[in-house]
Amino acid sequence: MIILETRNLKYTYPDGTVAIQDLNIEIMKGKKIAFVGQNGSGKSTLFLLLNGTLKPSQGEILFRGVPFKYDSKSLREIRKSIGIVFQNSDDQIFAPTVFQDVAFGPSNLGYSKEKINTCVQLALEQVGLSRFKDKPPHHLSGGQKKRVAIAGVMAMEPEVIILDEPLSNLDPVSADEIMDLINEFNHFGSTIIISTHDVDLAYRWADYVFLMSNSRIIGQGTPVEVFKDSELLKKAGLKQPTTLEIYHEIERRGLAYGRHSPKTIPELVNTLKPLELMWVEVPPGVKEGDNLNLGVMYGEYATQSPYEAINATVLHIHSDGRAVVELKRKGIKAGGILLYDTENYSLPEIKQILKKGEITFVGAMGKKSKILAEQDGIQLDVTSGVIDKSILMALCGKRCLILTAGGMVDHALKRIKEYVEKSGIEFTVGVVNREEDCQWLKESRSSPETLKI
Ligand SMILES: Nc1ncnc2c1ncn2[C@@H]1O[C@H](COP(=O)(O)OP(=O)(O)OP(=O)(O)O)[C@@H](O)[C@H]1O
Repeated sequence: MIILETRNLKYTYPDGTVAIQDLNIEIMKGKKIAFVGQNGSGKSTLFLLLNGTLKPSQGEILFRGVPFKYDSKSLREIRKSIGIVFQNSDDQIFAPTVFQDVAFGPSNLGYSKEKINTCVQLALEQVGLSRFKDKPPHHLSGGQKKRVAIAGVMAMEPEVIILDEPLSNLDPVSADEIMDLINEFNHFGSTIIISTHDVDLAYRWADYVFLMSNSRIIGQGTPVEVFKDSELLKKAGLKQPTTLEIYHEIERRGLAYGRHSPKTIPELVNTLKPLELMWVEVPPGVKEGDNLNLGVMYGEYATQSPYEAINATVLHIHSDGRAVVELKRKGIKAGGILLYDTENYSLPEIKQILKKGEITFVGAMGKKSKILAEQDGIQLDVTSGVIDKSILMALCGKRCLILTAGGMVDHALKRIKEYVEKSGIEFTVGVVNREEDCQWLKESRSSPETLKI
């Protein structure tokens, strides 16, 4: 239901300043409405028009569908139904005591003494000022004066409460208290209209926002609709609410999950993708959206399994060439490297090892071993850089067999052992046909993953 409406409203001050023009708005009952605009955009003038303090130069205002009339009886009715709290409480508070000040409105409405007493006491209770009722209002703090002004309006039990810059000059705690109070009135059915240049407040609080600029309404809608339109905000000389600004940056960098317009800090935090992010150097030519392979992680860097293959999607490339990437982890099981001393060569034994050991990668080091393999038809996957390639294959989960002889066996074993110790990545390693090396395996590894041969 529309409770307040203006049609072609215009107001010109006696000095010729046009403060309101072409103003057509509809305000729905029970809603929280914010008029947002720069200094001098016309908010206060509009509010004075909306409670009948000023009379339009042109156009009309309707309350519950009935046009305002400006005789004193009609004006009293309007002010009873539509209360206004001025920006500066000193403009509103003038009686010798808090009680008398709050009683001013109800007395003007011609209420009986008992009714005045009841509604003033109730209003003072609601704003938490009962104990100050006999104090002179000018001895109160700014926040307390604001409460007195609100109580004065409350005491008339208006359907609509208009508050011009309700939080100006208030410290953050007092501001929160005033907003709690306002929200309580709204909860019990009052329509609340505020003016503010605080975009953050309007964005998180209002049900509906009117954007004012140069005496006109230049935009209106839900806070999300109004505040996402940065061009419109620029026109009104305003900036985006901080939470929305941070969110758009998060979204631009590809870090937002789903589509949101967070209004509070917890909502903002919830928009972050549940992802693992990392800054990495990217080679030239890599684009946002590309996939990179970052290798294998283990130890403190592996979060889900002892070894993880890390792929990454590039989300955002910074101007310095570094990029934010989203990690995609894949748990891998390290394989193993078996060495076979070809001094004690036996083809049936090798065939059995290849089969039962589930060997998928075979290499040979040294001329003798290569010749043996060739003669007996053992297919070699690698014949140079055998140790390093085997380590890589073991890291990828493969089981490798290296055929080599004599001192080369010890050399290979030492290299692999060093790698295992330095890297912290444990994979099975040993000489299959030499007893003492298997012994070394048992001693040096806490939980050896032995090949079942
Ligand atoms: N009594 C007056 N006589 C002449 N011009 C006035 C008077 N009061 C306000 N104005 C002018 O009317 C225009 C709108 O002023 P208004 O106070 O309504 O703006 P506002 O949006 O409430 O500003 P603020 O955010 O600073 O309170 C401004 O140009 C202002 O200078």
